[in-house]
Amino acid sequence: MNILDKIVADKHKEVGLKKSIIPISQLEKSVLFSRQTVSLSNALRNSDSGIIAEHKRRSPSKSEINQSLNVQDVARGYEDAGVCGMSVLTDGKYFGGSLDDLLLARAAVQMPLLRKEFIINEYQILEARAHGADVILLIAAILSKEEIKTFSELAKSLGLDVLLEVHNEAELHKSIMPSLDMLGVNNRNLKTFEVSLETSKSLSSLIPDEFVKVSESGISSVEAIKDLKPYGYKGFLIGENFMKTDNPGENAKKFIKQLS
Ligand SMILES: O=C(O)c1ccccc1NCC(=O)[C@H](O)[C@H](O)COP(=O)(O)O
Repeated sequence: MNILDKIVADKHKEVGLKKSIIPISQLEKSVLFSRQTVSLSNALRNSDSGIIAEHKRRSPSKSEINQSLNVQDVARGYEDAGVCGMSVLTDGKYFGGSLDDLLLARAAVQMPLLRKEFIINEYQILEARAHGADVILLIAAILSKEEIKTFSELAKSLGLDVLLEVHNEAELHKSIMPSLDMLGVNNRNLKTFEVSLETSKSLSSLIPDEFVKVSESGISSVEAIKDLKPYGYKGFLIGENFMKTDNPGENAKKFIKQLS
């Protein structure tokens, strides 16, 4: 079994258990449910840098990245650096994240927040909204076309932006539909961990212009972004490169300065 299949199998067990502990009616009572969301896709359209900075403590490909930082300090640092939005990993077992991280980040900053999660059912989308997210990630590799449609339409009805992630042409063809805002090309093969920016380059011309194009993973230099921009990318999701330092916000600030 590859790592992605393992993560998804664990996610089915985890969400099944949680649903019986916190029913949807309870989630909908969150004060954050009525909060006005902010659009990441609009922020990216209007930005020169297009940076989406991630909070990532560890990962299956790199194990430890940074366990010592306070998520609110990281969030404030990223916002101060001028990023367009922040991605908050909420998976506990493989990434060391939690929904509390999302709540804490929400309390600290105003910028768009992405719930970075392996979404396999509607419950997690309501959970995202109830914990202050503005955007959800849907991963084409783990969802059917029908699921992508149902989940993205639910997200839109809740005021959330949708970032749909693909890694190859077949996933892209399966996924294109009007209820998506952003199409993200993951440069990391989630089954083998191999990373290549060529993935973003080769898929770019297949993404219709109405979607904001986002390049995800393995971006560690300003040069990489300068190289990807001519392919139409407006968003760049960066995790490890910022999080591996003691001060991710400061690192993001220097990065953005070098871009302009
Ligand atoms: O990062 C991993 O090792 C990973 C493994 C399996 C599934 C997902 C994984 N990462 C999620 C992400 O998409 C990245 O955290 C995100 O794109 C940032 O990537 P990076 O800048 O390379 O940290």
